[in-house]
Amino acid sequence: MGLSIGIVGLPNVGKSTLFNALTRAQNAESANYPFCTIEPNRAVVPVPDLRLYKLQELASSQKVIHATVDFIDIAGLVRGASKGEGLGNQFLANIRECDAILHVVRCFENDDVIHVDGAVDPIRDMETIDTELILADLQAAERKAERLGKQIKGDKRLAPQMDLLRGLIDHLNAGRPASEMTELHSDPGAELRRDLLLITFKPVIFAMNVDEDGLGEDNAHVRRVREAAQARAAGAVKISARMEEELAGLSPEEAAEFLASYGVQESGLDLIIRAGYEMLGLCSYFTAGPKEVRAWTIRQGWKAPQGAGVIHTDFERGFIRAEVIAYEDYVKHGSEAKCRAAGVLRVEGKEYVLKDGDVVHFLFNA
Ligand SMILES: Nc1ncnc2c1ncn2[C@@H]1O[C@H](COP(=O)(O)OP(=O)(O)OP(=O)(O)O)[C@@H](O)[C@H]1O
Ligand SMILES: [Mg+2]
Repeated sequence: MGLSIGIVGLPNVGKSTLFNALTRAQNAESANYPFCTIEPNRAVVPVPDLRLYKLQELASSQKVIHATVDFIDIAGLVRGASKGEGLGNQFLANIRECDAILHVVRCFENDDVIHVDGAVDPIRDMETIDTELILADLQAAERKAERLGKQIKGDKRLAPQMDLLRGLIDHLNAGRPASEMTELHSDPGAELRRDLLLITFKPVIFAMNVDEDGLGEDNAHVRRVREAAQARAAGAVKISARMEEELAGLSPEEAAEFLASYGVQESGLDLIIRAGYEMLGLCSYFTAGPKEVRAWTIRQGWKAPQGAGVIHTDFERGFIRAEVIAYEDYVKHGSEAKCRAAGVLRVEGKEYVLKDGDVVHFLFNA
């Protein structure tokens, strides 16, 4: 399973600048990971993880394959997008399949960059976008209610589903995101969630786009967005999209130096990816051999067979056992053979819960 993140925001807030930086990061690594097909609005970006290089060195692997995150860029949403204003509405469908939403808000002043609503005001901008996303979900919910209304005549068992749907429509009509509707988080809500792919049910990370001056101390815009994000349990990451674009063209060493000159340690892209992993409860385990060292993305709490299924469905179906070495043990002892000799290679069964950093070898029946 990969992680996919849809980028939304008003026009001219820096979405494409950020997306270009992501695309350049993608191209820089494209030799190193499998899915190189690139759609114009999709960037497949490697998840930075230095542990992979350490394992490569120890296992003398030919190559490293990172886990990846898909980013999807859409045209800026404007007020009325859900009613067909602007280009945004037709693109909203593109982000329904995403796992999380990256909401870019403008937190930089610059008279040369026009703001569609006149002045820079990230809180007002957030509300504009939220409203459009809520309206898009409302449309989806109303269409579903129409279909369900017809089906229900032949099948009364659908009544609870309809009640839930009506509740959702009222909730969205009141201007509230689907994520705040308690009933939707329950088991009976699962079907509706799967069916409608509600945008406002997805976790949100705010990317607060500042200029270079804003990277040090938080400016007033950033402080307001941080507060608002906290109040609704959303993530918030301060970035400079323009600087990320420059960074993406540099070697890792040059990039580190460049960041340090602004007093920053980690690139905005890395912060965004990490925030996404955290919000969705994801982690990685590794496979390591002479051909390749590779990171695989799973959800925290997954058991070994389910995690094996990420590599191949046969691995899940025919799962026998897993040989597991914790990353720290692998590094400490230096090789699989030495780990085995030292007794830190564990043989685990179906009930084993995979941990971040496990180096795993699966045994299975084909
Ligand atoms: N951090 C930043 N600091 C200063 N200027 C920036 C920053 N990020 C973006 N810009 C500038 O803002 C302008 C708009 O950026 P961009 O084209 O990325 O917006 P967008 O959100 O993709 O707009 P649209 O929705 O119309 O596609 C560009 O001129 C860009 O250089
Ligand atoms: Mg754009």
